[in-house]
Amino acid sequence: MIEYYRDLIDALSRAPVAGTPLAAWAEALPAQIAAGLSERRYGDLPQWRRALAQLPAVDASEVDLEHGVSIGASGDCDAATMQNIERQLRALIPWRKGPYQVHGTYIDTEWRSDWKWERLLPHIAPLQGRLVLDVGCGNGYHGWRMLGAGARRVIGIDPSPRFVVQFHCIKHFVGRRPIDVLPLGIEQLPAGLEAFDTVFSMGVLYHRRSPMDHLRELRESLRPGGQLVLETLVIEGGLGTVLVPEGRYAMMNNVWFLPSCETLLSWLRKSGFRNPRVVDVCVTTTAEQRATDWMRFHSLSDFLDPHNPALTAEGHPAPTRALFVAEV
Ligand SMILES: Nc1ncnc2c1ncn2[C@@H]1O[C@H](C[S@+](CC[C@H]([NH3+])C(=O)[O-])CC(=O)[O-])[C@@H](O)[C@H]1O
Repeated sequence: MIEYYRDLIDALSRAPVAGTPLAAWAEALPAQIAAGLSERRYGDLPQWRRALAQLPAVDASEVDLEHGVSIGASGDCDAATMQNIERQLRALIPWRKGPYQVHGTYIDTEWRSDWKWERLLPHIAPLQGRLVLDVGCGNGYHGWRMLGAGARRVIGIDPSPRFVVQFHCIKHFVGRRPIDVLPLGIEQLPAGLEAFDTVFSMGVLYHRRSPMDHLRELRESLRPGGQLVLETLVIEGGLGTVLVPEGRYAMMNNVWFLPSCETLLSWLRKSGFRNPRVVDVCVTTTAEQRATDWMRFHSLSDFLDPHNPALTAEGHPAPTRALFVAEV
């Protein structure tokens, strides 16, 4: 699928970045993309790629990335084309991040990712003209909103090939724009890029076994003066409070560190970030994360204690997410 990334690789290799770590990364990218989308590693990938290849071409139409991610409108293509669009998009179920509107098909995703976007937008440096990295971007929903907010270029990274193909399905309809989702984990990002004006890490830190290394990797990817936007699960408590669930947390078995806000602020300072601050704290509701027709597995309501929704099924505090902003 390297052909999907030609624009990005060209942009990263060209002046004024020639000779920088960003340009060196462009050379490594084809091999990284091939490994991240290897059909030998991911058995379902051929089926997802077939769905992508079978998406019909629809004449360019209105695209709104500012108020949501909405492409065209219901009735702007014939009924058979609309049915085909829905059929191919459904081949990529589960859709977790969204929602999307694509020529009359409403992808009602597990998450109302637009709510998180609305919570954070008033608190971050305006994205106009900025080069942005979104770590753990899922299918790229927030990346589209970053572009809609004026970002010069958005690079998302996520190791899940299903989400990467979902992104390409949306891009198929939006058309050529300076946004990409690469099939990579943060650990594959070259050290010391110092390239991005804004770096987002949302919903990733608690999945990392070493949160301090994650913060270092994020800091090293930012240019001096750049801004970090970090969102993660937190617990109540003061400096030093942190929960490391021994077993699962809300049915997830890859959850490591859930700090209090004070604790994470001190980790950010220790990692070299300037002026870290908490801009939002929000208990996740079953209106924001729920099973839908496009994500039919269990969701938040199944992960909570049925007798006390303030607790997870394991008896931990129920998911509360905090948003942090800091500069380097
Ligand atoms: N090593 C890794 N490197 C990068 N990404 C990873 C890694 N491991 C897992 N992921 C990816 O991180 C994402 C976490 S979801 C947040 C999505 C979006 N940011 C959101 O804020 O809605 C969690 C949530 O739902 O909160 C998934 O897409 C993983 O594939």
